[in-house]
Amino acid sequence: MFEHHLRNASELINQYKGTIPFSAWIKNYFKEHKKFGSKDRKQISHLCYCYFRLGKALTNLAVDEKILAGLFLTSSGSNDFLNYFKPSWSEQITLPLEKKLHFVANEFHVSEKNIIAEIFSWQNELSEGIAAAAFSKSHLIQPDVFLRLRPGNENKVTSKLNAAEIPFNSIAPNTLSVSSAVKIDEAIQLNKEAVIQDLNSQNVASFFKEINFEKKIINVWDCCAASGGKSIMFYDYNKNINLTVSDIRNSILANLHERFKDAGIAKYRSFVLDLSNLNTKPPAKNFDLIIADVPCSGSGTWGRTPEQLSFFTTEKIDHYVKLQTNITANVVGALADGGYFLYITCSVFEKENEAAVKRLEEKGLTLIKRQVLEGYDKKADTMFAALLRK
Ligand SMILES: C[S@@+](CC[C@H](N)C(=O)[O-])C[C@H]1O[C@@H](n2cnc3c(N)ncnc32)[C@H](O)[C@@H]1O
Repeated sequence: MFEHHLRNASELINQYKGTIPFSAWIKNYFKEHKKFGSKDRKQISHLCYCYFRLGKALTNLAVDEKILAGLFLTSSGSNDFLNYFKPSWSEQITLPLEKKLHFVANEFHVSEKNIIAEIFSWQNELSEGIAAAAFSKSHLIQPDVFLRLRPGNENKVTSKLNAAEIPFNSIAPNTLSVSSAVKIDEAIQLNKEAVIQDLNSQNVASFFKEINFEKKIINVWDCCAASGGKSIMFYDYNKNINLTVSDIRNSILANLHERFKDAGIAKYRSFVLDLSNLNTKPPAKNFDLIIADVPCSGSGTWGRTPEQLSFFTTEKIDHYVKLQTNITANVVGALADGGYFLYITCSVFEKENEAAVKRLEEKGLTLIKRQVLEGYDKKADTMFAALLRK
């Protein structure tokens, strides 16, 4: 059986061309190939992810060897599969990652430094302050799932998790992490009591404290709202808002309507808008706060989609920069005098982060605060946020 699984995983890796996320691709594959039982599906997809977590490192190895190297580096406990193929590696499984990298480098006569540099191979593009080696190595670890407990629900959620015997880690008074395998929606009322939101997406809330207005009700536009994660978080911080949301995708706004209903947000305006089109008119011109959580490479989140380490191409950075430049140029004109602009990405690339802030400053905005929100040492996404003012 182990041999079958390894062969199947190698075949799937060879067939996958990166056109859609691997999670969707492999789901379709298994739908079309009914012979795989649920245990097979789980094991085969795990092996594929172990391979992808190594990015462009060890590409000279045969696919099945690279899968085994990935499995060794990403596992911390005894593993029957590895025991079967590589008993001598299996004996080293509990060593710290540093030592295991050293072991693999010796085994394949390559430099340990190269392995690390080739996992995430855009080291020269990184934003200021990101520790390149630590960031690269973090892709070998599956990130956690984080919950943001909504105000007033903190005790209720922890009691429900305890009652359902779901283990969790308390990260902050309103933040928990749970394993990605947990079916959290069976234990709590998602969006009403807590939202699934990455730790650093939650940490963007630290920027809200810098926003000061004399007036009671402020006009807020979440201009790339998706299903409304940032809007719900801002609403939990300050309910005295006139909220406008927009996104280019109608389908994602349909999710937002459902989530807002669960979250108790009833009063808001929503629009489908392509803001990269310079002819698109903003819904109003007097926003006190625009939240621009722009489309980006997502390079701070590739711990969750490690196939990107192999399939992302450098030219795509420029594609996103152009999109971000157009979107921000289009929306800053809708700020009221003294209005705030909160620019957010889940990218680690300087061109999408600090360089974007520079462009906004050239448009006359004043930078109040900017920060890379590092997640690579916390099993979380790495994000970037900047608050500017007109
Ligand atoms: C990073 S996501 C936003 C996440 C969201 N703010 C949250 O907290 O859940 C970026 C969003 O921008 C939208 N988008 C992409 N291109 C766009 C465009 N040209 N105009 C407006 N929105 C766009 C995408 O559909 C996507 O939902």
